[in-house]
Amino acid sequence: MCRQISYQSSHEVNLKSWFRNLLSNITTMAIMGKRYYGDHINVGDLKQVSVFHDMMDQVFKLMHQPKFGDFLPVLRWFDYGSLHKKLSGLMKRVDKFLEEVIEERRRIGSCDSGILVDKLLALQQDEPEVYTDQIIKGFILTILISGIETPYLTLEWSMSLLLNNPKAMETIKNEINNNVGFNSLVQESDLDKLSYLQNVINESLRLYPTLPLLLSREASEDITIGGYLVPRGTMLMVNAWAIHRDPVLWDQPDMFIPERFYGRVDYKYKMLTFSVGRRGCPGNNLGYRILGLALGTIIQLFEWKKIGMEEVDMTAFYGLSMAKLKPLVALCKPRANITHIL
Ligand code: HEM
Repeated sequence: MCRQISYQSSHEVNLKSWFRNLLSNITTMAIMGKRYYGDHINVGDLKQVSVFHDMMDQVFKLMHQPKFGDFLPVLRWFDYGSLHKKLSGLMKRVDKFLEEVIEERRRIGSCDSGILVDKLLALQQDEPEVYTDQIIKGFILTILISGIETPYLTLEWSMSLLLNNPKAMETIKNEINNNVGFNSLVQESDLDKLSYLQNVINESLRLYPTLPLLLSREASEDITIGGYLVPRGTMLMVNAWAIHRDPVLWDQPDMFIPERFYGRVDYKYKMLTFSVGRRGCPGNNLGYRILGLALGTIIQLFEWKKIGMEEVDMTAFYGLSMAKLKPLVALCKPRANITHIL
């Protein structure tokens, strides 16, 4: 993807779709060993690719449709917004797609490929009653949904913050120049040396947690929290967004100040972007690496500017996840002394 834009001079890039396609490719490479966006698509896969694009568009669209029945259960009787009908139609298509993926990996996969579906199929040989096709399909779908959206939305928020704060962008660029140089791309092993980049990522995750209310819970028994009785069966939501902007916990909570994270470890207890506990995000470490490598690479290779004089609009659209209302488009120019390494 970087190679594609490195051939052009200064031009506009829709970073929202760029980040979404990147995260889709990373995730599907890990799960099924193939990409569904960009140049490296086999002609034989074109039909499957178009099904995948259409299916994922629908999955994310329906995920964000308000589910009023969750708050007022009586509405479920009327299938308000025909959500149930749409979801069951979509799930039939998703199921068919995932069955084809599993069959394909059964034909061509191998257990030492490092591909997730191959690993699961190998486990199925040993414990068929545990690793049924149904379980494997559920597993793939969970990773597809969780592994794509939250990181790509975070990348979009981070780049928007950096475009509005060019000094921070410059600091990252200098940090990469000094620690990585001009002869290789940022590698996973470089990330520990790029502390300012990590601070920017943390500050973006604090200001714009992509699941602002995490995933809702239900009290499994009567419990008292902070002096309030929460009866069994109550739906509970944690407002991570409000905790991240609480002036008791953070100085100038609404300001973008990446330096606040220098030498601090206590923020780990105040930030809930990945949630905590048994149902906390299992992709936490991978997420940090993806964010570091993606941001580091595009800042290393290109000069980025916002379009026009106005600040990038940071208005959010609140669904289950928090996306930017207006997709981020920015001006991109390849850096002359570096694109030779692509
Ligand atoms: C910026 C990146 C990411 C953010 C901000 C993020 C955030 C979250 C949050 C808030 C939850 C809900 C946890 C809860 O309510 O307790 C979650 C769940 C989950 N995430 Fe992530 N995530 C990210 C990246 C990833 C990646 C890269 C993967 C895997 C490839 C992943 C896989 C999952 C899975 C499987 C769950 C469901 C866990 C469960 O229900 O037990 N996430 N994530």
